[in-house]
Amino acid sequence: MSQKFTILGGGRWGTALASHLSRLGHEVLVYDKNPKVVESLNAGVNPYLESQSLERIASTQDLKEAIDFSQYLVVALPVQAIRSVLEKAEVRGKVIISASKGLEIGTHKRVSQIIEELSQDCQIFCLSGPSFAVEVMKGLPTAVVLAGQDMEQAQRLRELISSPYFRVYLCDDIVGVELGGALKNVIAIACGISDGLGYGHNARAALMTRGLAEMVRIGVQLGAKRDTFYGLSGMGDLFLTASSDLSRNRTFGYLIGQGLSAERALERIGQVVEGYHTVKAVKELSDNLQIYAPISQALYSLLFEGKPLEEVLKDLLLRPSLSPYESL
Ligand SMILES: NC(=O)C1=CN([C@@H]2O[C@H](COP(=O)(O)OP(=O)(O)OC[C@H]3O[C@@H](n4cnc5c(N)ncnc54)[C@H](O)[C@@H]3O)[C@@H](O)[C@H]2O)C=CC1
Ligand SMILES: O=C(CO)COP(=O)(O)O
Repeated sequence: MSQKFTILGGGRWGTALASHLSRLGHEVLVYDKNPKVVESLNAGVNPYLESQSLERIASTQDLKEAIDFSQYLVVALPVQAIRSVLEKAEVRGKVIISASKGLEIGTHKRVSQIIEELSQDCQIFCLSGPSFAVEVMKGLPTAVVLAGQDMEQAQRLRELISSPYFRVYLCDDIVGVELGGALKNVIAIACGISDGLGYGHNARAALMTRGLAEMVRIGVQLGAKRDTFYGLSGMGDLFLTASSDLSRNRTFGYLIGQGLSAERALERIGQVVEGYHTVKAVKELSDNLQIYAPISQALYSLLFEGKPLEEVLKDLLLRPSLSPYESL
């Protein structure tokens, strides 16, 4: 059955999801603050890849119009922008899907927690997993996971948003699914640095594996189920992001490994690099809760404390191993 969907954020992911939902026959309205994005979408031009055809997607800069448009709300904004947008909106009685991946700096909140704080009487779900926007836009096969508490509503949502090329699995562990999507970006940055330095495949595989162990340690301490991290939103998205040139997080790390400063690398990419902010939140969280997170801590000292890369690497590689936690 055709439904109306509002998408907050007309970036690459918001546009890909809007295009996917619109191809499924749903009526979609995209909200973005950038007039050029809004104009392009309304004209049926992909704002990010002009050579790629895109059906006309209704778009607006008017937040109230977007919120009033539908009962289903998809949040596809950069995580650090979500609070300021929702503070301006009156969101009540909606079914909300968070599609953003990261933690809020300062509060360390997951996206569903920010949404919960700033909305009333809403049912909140999280959509995550290995899903580059550009491939979803092309209709290439993709599998994602939809997490939430109300499994009946999740099932209804799955029926609305699935297609043979967009396979949706369900999960009742929203904490784990959100953290999987947020934390894999941090590890992808580390893998990018390793690749940028030319450290080779062995080093990247080691970082991915130890990085997954770090994600599990942090996640379990924060209330997630361990097994969730071995699914699409943990290991699945980590494989994708840490090993592909399409990833902004990996590319950010790669450029740093090649000698660029964090500021120059962010500038060069010119798109949201969620892991950069999430590193900060994870550092604070792991300090507060005394979670053993050597990779995230090393990235923090590199990105935010100005520690030279060689020293960071020496500390990481020479740190004593076989701590009781390392086998996790
Ligand atoms: N691009 C991808 O392949 C995927 C991205 N994601 C997640 O989706 C989220 C968004 O990422 P992208 O769409 O790729 O980012 P993007 O960098 O392509 O676009 C971000 C969009 O948000 C808009 N925006 C920023 N601040 C705003 C504000 N205050 N009010 C209104 N609009 C605002 C910008 O104008 C821009 O159009 C991130 O959390 C990312 O991790 C998740 C899965 C796949
Ligand atoms: O989350 C993503 C794919 O699942 C996108 O990753 P990047 O933000 O690193 O490009």
